[in-house]
Amino acid sequence: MSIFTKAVIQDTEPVQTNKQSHVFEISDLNLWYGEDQALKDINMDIAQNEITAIIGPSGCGKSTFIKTLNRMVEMIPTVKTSGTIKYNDRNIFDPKFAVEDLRTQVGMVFQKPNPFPKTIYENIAYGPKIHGIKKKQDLDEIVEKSLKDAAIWNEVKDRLHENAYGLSGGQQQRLCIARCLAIEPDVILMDEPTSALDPISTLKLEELVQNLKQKYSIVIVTHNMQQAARVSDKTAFFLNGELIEYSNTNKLFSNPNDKRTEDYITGRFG
Ligand SMILES: Nc1ncnc2c1ncn2[C@@H]1O[C@H](COP(=O)(O)OP(=O)(O)OP(=O)(O)O)[C@@H](O)[C@H]1O
Repeated sequence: MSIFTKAVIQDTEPVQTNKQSHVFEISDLNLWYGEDQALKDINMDIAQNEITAIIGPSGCGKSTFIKTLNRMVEMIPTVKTSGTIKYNDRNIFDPKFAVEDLRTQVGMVFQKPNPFPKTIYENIAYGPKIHGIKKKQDLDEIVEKSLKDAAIWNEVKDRLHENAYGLSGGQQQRLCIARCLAIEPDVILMDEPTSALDPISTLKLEELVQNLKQKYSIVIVTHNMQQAARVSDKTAFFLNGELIEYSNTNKLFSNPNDKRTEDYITGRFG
């Protein structure tokens, strides 16, 4: 049992085995930056314990979309939204849904690794401490478990009290994933998490992402179509703020329904 008090009530076990559970149900979502519309009538569900990839050319709204899922986009004052996003059956735009609770459940990993200028240990323990965990033994356990789950424990276990900036880029990104895991999210949003990494670190991170889906639901924005094809279960193709096509990854890449998807995946634009 979690040592965190879950602020959001989780779905009960699904009764119908062939009905897929969704963490997010997105209906008629529109988003504007001032007068400019960046997301247009998005309707899609995001499945539990799957990896959902968001692809599309630069400026099509991928980052805006995932930052809407944890309401991070609202940090920009000109942003307006309409429509609903249900997270486990609660509308995240409901004023009664505290944004801190949402972000505890829906963690995020960014394009560039962004560890705090602190030790490896402190990077992981920081979130749990803010959530009120004080006992050293509890924190030690969380630090070890999070680093193990993020597949970086063996590389850092003997240097936990060294500065995180001494790690390589790939290690820093896995540390950031461990930091995200330490507050026990339910969903992990990843905004181009490998774009700053070399090919070997990228493969390691992809392997990690695939292992994480046993416990978490993952939404990953990627510019790299091979990466989407390698790691994801479902893929959504965005163009000019619209969701053009959303289906099983194999289907989307082998037999897309829409000509625009086909043109994009075959490199005719973007
Ligand atoms: N802070 C902002 N203020 C105003 N417009 C913005 C802001 N952020 C993004 N936009 C605009 O919203 C649209 C979608 O941008 P977004 O960053 O979501 O696209 P993207 O698909 O993630 O692009 P990239 O692949 O280049 O990162 C673009 O037209 C962009 O210029």
